[in-house]
Amino acid sequence: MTTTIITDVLVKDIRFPTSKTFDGSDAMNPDPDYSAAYVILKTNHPQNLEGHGLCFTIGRGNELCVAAIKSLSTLVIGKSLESFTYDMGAFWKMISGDSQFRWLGPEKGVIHLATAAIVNAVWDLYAKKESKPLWRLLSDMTPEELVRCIDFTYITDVITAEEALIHLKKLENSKQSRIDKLFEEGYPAYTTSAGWLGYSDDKMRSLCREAKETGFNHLKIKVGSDIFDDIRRANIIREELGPNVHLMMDANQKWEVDEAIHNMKELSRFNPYWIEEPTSPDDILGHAKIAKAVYPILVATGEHCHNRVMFKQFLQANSIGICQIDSCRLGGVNEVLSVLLMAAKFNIPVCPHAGGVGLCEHVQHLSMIDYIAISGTKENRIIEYVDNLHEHFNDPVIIKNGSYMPPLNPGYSISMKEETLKNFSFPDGEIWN
Ligand SMILES: C[C@H](O)[C@@H](O)CC(=O)C(=O)O
Ligand SMILES: [Mg+2]
Repeated sequence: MTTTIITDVLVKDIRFPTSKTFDGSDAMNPDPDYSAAYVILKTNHPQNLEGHGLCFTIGRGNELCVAAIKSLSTLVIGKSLESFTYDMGAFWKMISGDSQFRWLGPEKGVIHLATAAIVNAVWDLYAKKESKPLWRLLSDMTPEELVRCIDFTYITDVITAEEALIHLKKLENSKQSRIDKLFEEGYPAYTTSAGWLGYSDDKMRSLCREAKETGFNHLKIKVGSDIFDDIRRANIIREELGPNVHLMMDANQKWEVDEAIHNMKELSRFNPYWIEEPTSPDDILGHAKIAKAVYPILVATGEHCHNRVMFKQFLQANSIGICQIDSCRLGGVNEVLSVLLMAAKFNIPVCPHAGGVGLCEHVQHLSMIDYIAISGTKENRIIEYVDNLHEHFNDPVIIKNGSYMPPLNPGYSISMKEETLKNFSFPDGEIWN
């Protein structure tokens, strides 16, 4: 067997001027430029295999992630892929637990975003080396192998490696039937594309119609600007969608705890399925108070939940009815697996966050492995879909009838096209001049 040495790490600052069209806008983030700190692991592999990964930001500050990735890359350059894949849990601990870098987090902020980019790039390389899409690489693992990918540090009071193994073994023999179902039906999605806050009423109406016509049964809108405007916009959306389409609302952290409760009482007439990020993403007990007060509307959060320990507490405190893992905010695939396991234990559906560039491409793999091997169900689970920037990827997501279809190409579907990496490079790319 040849040894694949990581010979170099290239890091790029890629930005898309999405603020010009208000794509991705919400009450807290009115002018996002969807951006990626983008990593390429170069190798000595005879077929020039590369591992690609990224972390997502919304523009200014992307250069901080680039710098952090460059610093962390010293931990992988000159090492072999096989020395990592031999024990992926140990690899994750090495990257996230470096005795000096760790001070910058630990496991949060810019350093953890950089961890995600590098960890995901290693998984991409691993899957490409095995000629499998990532979800398939993971679903072909035995329960023992999957458990070995996870760092259980700080979560053993909720789940241990032994308990995880017992759980995964129960689902092992039926994995193939769920893989067959994925190929038949795909994995259901919801769209956020109609509901960005900066869109005009006319644009919102026509995108709602389009979403319905293309098979989406669930749609998310942004709230949190001004309650009267939220009510006005929700009215328009319900007019277009009718009563049967599921409607989700996202406040992007705009409200105080009591304000969230008050506003959701007002908005409950539109029958929302969930309220997302009603308040500060760090306020675990605040979320619990809101969840209790607004039930049966569910509280969802996770796109700013930076590590497994935070998720553990959200679950322990009954703070969330929906767990929204983020592929590039948690420290990559390994940490995501630990959260999927905890969510399965608490019987809380995982509906990943994907509003960003490349996040849809990532999370489809994660929901699929959740279904195949971890929760074993698609019930009440939907993956976010945003109709932005997919044309920049070599292996973009495929949506049919409102569902994600399983990706077939080797890797983590995250490689951007060469010309995109050139033209959208910040600040020198053609687009920025
Ligand atoms: C700034 C991002 O577009 C954010 O609004 C995404 C988000 O909250 C979501 O997709 O959910
Ligand atoms: Mg959100």
